[in-house]
Amino acid sequence: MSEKRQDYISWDEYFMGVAKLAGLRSKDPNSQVGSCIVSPDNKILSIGYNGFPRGCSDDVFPWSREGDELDTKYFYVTHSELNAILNYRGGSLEGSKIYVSLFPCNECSKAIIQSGIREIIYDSDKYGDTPAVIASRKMLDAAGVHYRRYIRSGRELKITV
Ligand SMILES: Nc1nc(=O)n([C@H]2C[C@H](O)[C@@H](COP(=O)(O)O)O2)cc1CO
Ligand SMILES: [Zn+2]
Repeated sequence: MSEKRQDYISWDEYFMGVAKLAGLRSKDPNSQVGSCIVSPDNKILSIGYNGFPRGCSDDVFPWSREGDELDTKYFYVTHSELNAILNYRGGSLEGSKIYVSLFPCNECSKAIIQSGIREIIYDSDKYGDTPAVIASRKMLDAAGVHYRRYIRSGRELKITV
């Protein structure tokens, strides 16, 4: 009898992989962020990446980081986590977890808390010492939303599309 495959990907690799794959859809030249929301029994409920709201053209709205505030992306871009929450049309996200390639900002943490997501698994924390992320952790701690850093397996996943 043939044995089962041994090199299948773990749940964490699978969901973080899906989050990162979604991030590849982002048009942001600097940070491509992806999110994947997962039910307590490991079903994918929703996916998102950072981009401008529907109707706000990627070719018209600005992608710059600096300059006049109104000419930077920050007023306009929807973060991957919020997009994943808003993309979900199935009812409640209560008790779910979110895999995200970058630690959530304060605004996304508000949405995460209020939508009932109970755990965050993040990869990069490159803005961890900014006020937005410090405020974010404050709220998550107060609300009892757990967060843990994704432990990279270092495995390269190769798919041909
Ligand atoms: N958690 C996050 N999720 C996100 O989707 N973003 C998005 C907003 C911007 O499009 C981009 C950050 O741009 P930059 O400041 O690294 O050039 O990533 C940012 C954060 C950071 O908190
Ligand atoms: Zn955010």
